[in-house]
Amino acid sequence: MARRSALVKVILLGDGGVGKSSLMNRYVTNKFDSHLFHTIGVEFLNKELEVDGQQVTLQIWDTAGQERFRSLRTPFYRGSDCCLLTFSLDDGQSFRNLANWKKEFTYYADIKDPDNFPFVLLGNKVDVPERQVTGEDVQKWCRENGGCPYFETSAKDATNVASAFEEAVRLNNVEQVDGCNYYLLLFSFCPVRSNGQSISAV
Ligand SMILES: Nc1nc2c(ncn2[C@@H]2O[C@H](COP(=O)(O)OP(=O)(O)OP(=O)(O)O)[C@@H](O)[C@H]2O)c(=O)[nH]1
Ligand SMILES: [Mg+2]
Repeated sequence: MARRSALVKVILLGDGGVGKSSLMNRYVTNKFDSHLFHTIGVEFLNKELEVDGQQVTLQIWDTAGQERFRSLRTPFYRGSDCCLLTFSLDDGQSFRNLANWKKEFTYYADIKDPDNFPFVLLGNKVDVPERQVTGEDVQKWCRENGGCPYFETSAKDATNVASAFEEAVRLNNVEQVDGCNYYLLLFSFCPVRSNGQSISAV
């Protein structure tokens, strides 16, 4: 029988600067900031979806990709229902680092059977013309990693952003994502951004 969860926790992982926060903000608030500051620790936003006549809360956890924040993000991996591994199509190194991100997640989330855990791969910044990662490279990676779904996204122009998050819901056996009412819940492990500004509301 299909497992249904009223709360679906998805976590965004990937190198600093690939666009994780921008993807979350685009999906939940439909806004894009071209001068976003690096995330410190973790933040999450909730979005309520009506799925097949049932309310589902999609809880999106956005983590700091910079290495110096590793110890602040890893405690929040446990309990994730889906992991969105994110790289930037104009940054080949962020693609090559995916294996490390998967390994870090699997270890700290204590995933017993990684081959059957729902990972989704996001190649962000598809709007940028200078591309460093080919479709063949990505398809090979997906084949070698359990055939995980792949989306080329742009937080800037909203390409495929909703589809990617909705796939995370579908992988938890919740189908037919209909209308979306969202509400906002913001949590910050460290309530300051790297420029010293306080985080208030998005
Ligand atoms: N052109 C383009 N720029 C983007 C896109 N997504 C994010 N950016 C920009 O890339 C920069 C980094 O985006 P963030 O969302 O802060 O990246 P991040 O992955 O959250 O980075 P950390 O918080 O350090 O882990 C910002 O200047 C964004 O405006 C996109 O799809 N297209
Ligand atoms: Mg961020």
